[in-house]
Amino acid sequence: MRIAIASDHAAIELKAALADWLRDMGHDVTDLGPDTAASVDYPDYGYKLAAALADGTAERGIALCGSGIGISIAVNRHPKARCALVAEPLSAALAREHNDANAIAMGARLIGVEMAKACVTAFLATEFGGDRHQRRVDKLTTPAL
Ligand SMILES: O=C(CO)[C@H](O)[C@H](O)[C@H](O)COP(=O)(O)O
Repeated sequence: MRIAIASDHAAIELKAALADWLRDMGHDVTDLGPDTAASVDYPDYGYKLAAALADGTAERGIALCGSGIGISIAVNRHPKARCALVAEPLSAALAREHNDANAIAMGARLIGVEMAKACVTAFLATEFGGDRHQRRVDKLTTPAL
């Protein structure tokens, strides 16, 4: 699967670990940065991830920052992004099954590598359920706000 991954400085180690692990499993991983631990701003990388999802570079996205909160907000600013902040695998699976999420966000200062891998595994393995969930997702893509 084509997977894009992006973070801020707080999550570069988790980003590298997940990118290596996903590549070892045969996925086509695009690392959108950053490449160093120098302090950066999570919106810049969240927007890159959303753009990669929107233009088809990636089928799925993984967004990481210290808490996962800031970068999830950034990714979700794009109308074609549905990014779920998760900290355990059931939420990652439900984000796919019910919400057709195309990205998950996680907090590198809150969860460990093995929990993050479990979340990614659930996220990648779960199909969208459609049916009543499609109606609700449609309302997200054409919001009545
Ligand atoms: O966006 C966040 C909080 O909602 C992330 O945790 C960031 O990684 C964090 O704010 C970065 O903080 P720092 O003190 O600049 O390392």
